[in-house]
Amino acid sequence: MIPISHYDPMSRKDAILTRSQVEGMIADGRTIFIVDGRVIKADAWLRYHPGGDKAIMHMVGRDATDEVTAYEFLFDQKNKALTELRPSNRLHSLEARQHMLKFQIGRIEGRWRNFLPPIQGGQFRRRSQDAKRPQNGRYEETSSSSSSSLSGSPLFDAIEESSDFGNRGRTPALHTSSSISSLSSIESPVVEYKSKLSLLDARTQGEIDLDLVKYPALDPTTQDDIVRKYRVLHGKLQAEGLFQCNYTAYFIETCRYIFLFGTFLLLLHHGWYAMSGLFLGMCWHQLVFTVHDAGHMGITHSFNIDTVVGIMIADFIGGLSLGWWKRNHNVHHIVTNSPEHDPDIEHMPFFAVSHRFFDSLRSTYYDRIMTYDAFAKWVIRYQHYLYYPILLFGRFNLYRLSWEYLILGQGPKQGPAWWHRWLELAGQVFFWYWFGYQVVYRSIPTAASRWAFVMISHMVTAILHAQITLSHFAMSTADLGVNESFPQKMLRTTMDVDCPEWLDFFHGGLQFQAIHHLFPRMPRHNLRRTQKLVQEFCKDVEIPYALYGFVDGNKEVIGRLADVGRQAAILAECQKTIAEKGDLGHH
Ligand code: HEM
Repeated sequence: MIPISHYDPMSRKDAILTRSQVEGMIADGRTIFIVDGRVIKADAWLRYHPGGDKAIMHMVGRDATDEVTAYEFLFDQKNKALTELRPSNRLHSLEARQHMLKFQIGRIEGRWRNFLPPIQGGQFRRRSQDAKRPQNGRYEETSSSSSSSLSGSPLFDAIEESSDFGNRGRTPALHTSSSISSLSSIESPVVEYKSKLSLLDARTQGEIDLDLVKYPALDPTTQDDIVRKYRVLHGKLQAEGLFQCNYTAYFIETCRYIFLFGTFLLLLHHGWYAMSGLFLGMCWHQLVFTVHDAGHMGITHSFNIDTVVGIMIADFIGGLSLGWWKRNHNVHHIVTNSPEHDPDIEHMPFFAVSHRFFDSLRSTYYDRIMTYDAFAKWVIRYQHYLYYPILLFGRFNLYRLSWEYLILGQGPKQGPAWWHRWLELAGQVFFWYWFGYQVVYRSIPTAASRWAFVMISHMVTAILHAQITLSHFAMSTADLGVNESFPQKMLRTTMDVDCPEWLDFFHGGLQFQAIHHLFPRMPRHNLRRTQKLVQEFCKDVEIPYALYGFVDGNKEVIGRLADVGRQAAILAECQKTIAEKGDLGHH
């Protein structure tokens, strides 16, 4: 007799879902992504997620395996060889990964072809009636999709596969500026200027074309090979212990922090206010690197311990919000250098790293239009001259963003990160008490020396802002679409800075941004050792590895800003002339 358990239908979580079924659910507003062949529906979890809702929203319809998982090799002691490759708990803790399984609603078969997520403009077809509950481990197809009677069937999926009929959104194609196209109704006197304007559109396509030539092809075989080798590399790094924290290195960092902070206090005590501000600024500059590590859970890899370390430094000592930074930074790591989605390159009206910002793009991170208004039109023309002066005020802007985040409660209010906001608010009170009241108000006697102290301490940290922008501002902002693999995208949009080893402390790990983007949880003191392995990987998969000296990197950034500034000037000139000559034409 067959045991009764053998009659049980396959668990609902193991039901095989087709691509069109997943599409239908996303069209109905569900938050669905794929991890390790499992279909995860995260609707109920979105507002509790410690990584922020936007990080998940950029993964909807996509295979998020490489973004949410890290890999490790098992080491066969007997044969002294690397054996099985399996997911590790480095990126999401074991508990988080187990928690994720609670949201599993099915599985997929074979290779997943990514959709463009709704937040990025992807369009999804609704199914007129959704599939029934699974029977025998497979959802029954009962009705047609609203757009095709074959939808949901294997045949339909096959047609989609060959025709790329799936979800439509903005594909890597010529991007036509609304402001430019609206001018096309104006006639002949302005033909010359219109041809100049069309050059701007050609540049967008030009950047995409250049990337398509410089980087490996986007076909599944090539990209799958890159992903496979990237996972193997990840496993090798794990096996070599490169994800283990180097606590001795942190001890040395701590000595440096104590020296800088102690010198600041000493000079303050002796009335050398300007010099004292300089040392406080240098101390903040250095401390931020440890906040960056902690924010990535790259020190102890414990979510709670690293978060507390980060909040203590960022909020209590620096007056900035770790929560704001994490929310911002997690998105930056997922949609690096995308003008519409990456907050790290969205600095309108002060900087535009692509002429696409002239279109008054909508930021999905800030949920607002980044208006290319009269002020922006003027500033962007001179942005290469204004770059360093504006960076001097960067830290003041960080206060604004931190308070906005904490006061408006933009972080998760429930779930594992519910307490962060309260600890951060306590940190803000503490900071303004010791810095604002005790140091600036009580210890410094005159308004002039207070002003000098505050300005110097804050402006010194401009170096950090230059270091942050350096890795991305000069790199590609082109969107190569959903078929590009995670490692290729990271290496295409990020560059490293070459510096002697003794200067590593000064750059705080930010000089290895490309490596950091590939392995965000890797402790910064191991990045240099990893560089060689990444270079070998790049050579193997034929992805160019961008490496510049600090000065050359700065020149690249200034060159890019000047280039976009020139385009802004051309656009302004054309618009003016078209308006004048167009008017004349009418009269
Ligand atoms: C239902 C699905 C998910 C669950 C249950 C989940 C759960 C968690 C949990 C519990 C943490 C805290 C750290 C830990 O304990 O490991 C976390 C952090 C994080 N998650 Fe997720 N997650 C999910 C999906 C995603 C997705 C799709 C992404 C996008 C790539 C993502 C990105 C992150 C990031 C970047 C962090 C770090 C947060 C920080 O330290 O600020 N997660 N997640």
